[in-house]
Amino acid sequence: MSWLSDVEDDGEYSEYDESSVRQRPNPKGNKPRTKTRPEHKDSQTGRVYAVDRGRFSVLTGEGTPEERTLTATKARELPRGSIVTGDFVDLVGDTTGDEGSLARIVSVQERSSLLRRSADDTDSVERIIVANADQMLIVVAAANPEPRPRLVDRYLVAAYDAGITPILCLTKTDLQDPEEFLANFAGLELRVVRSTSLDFPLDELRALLDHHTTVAVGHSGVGKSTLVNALVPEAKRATGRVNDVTGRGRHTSSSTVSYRLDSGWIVDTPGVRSFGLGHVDPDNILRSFGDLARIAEECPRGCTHLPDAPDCAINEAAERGELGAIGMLRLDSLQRLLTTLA
Ligand SMILES: Nc1nc2c(ncn2[C@@H]2O[C@H](COP(=O)(O)OP(=O)(O)OP(=O)(O)O)[C@@H](O)[C@H]2O)c(=O)[nH]1
Ligand SMILES: [Zn+2]
Repeated sequence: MSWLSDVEDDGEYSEYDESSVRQRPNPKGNKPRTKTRPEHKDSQTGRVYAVDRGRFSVLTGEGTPEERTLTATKARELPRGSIVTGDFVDLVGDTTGDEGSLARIVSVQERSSLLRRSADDTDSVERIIVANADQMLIVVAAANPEPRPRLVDRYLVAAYDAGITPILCLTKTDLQDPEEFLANFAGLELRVVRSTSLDFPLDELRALLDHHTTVAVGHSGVGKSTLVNALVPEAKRATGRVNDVTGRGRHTSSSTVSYRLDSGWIVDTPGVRSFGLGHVDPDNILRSFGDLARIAEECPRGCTHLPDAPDCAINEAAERGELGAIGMLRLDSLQRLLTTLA
């Protein structure tokens, strides 16, 4: 079975549930909670940059003289799994960040985006990979391992569904010219970066990542860690293993972590091996193809926009030759992505 169907549970939470998180007694915390409870006074805001077995690493006072990192637990009233890497949270308790101190996350702020996956395509239960990312760096090797367009399609679908701008990064271009592979994506408004570890395009990448929160995704062995290390040397991610040595159920060393760039953040997702799309709404894919979405307004209700869809306005425009060469490539990409979901 390919890694794509490798169903993996979220080890982050499964082995560390509420019962094992001992909360300190809180005399003020016994009031019944309502949905519109007042905001905690004196709470601090922070960014969750790593999650490990019920412990959250949080950066607070970002960019100010008070900037510091904290370790925090989740307040009991927040549901399990409700805080993910990239979240902005409100903290109370010991927010000094001193050795051994523990703060408590009492609420999660509204998210600007959510990158999700389901365990497989038939599973509508979603798991959140990262919150508040606005870009996705899709890392694919030009060779070793061989690039697979269908896999990139899956990442694109997830990005478009989440409203995150995809960027395609082709690594190992010293081994193979990627142009033939890239022809698969010719119709997309997709920024492409070509990279080799012999000569990293660091300036180009930094310019693209500046002022953004970018989630990096890619199949094991494509050189994603090598790339993240080059961008963030202190990341010190383990490199050199093409095979996954982390056994099922042991994901603590492979959790999603955000790294700070000069300006902006890159989120590495080593634990994400499967990318089920069971939760994705096809309308979100169409929305990412603005030109075709406008034509689709004339489609019959419930139109699939696939080649066999009766009276599909996009297909009819294509038949009348109104889409042009690029439009035809885009229609082909759209239909391929929609087929991924069908
Ligand atoms: N020839 C060549 N090899 C590369 C390049 N980038 C990375 N590699 C090699 O590819 C192998 C895998 O690189 P990693 O950075 O560990 O790949 P990864 O995607 O992080 O894989 P995991 O650690 O399994 O998640 C290593 O042996 C790297 O030295 C490149 O641009 N060219
Ligand atoms: Zn249609």
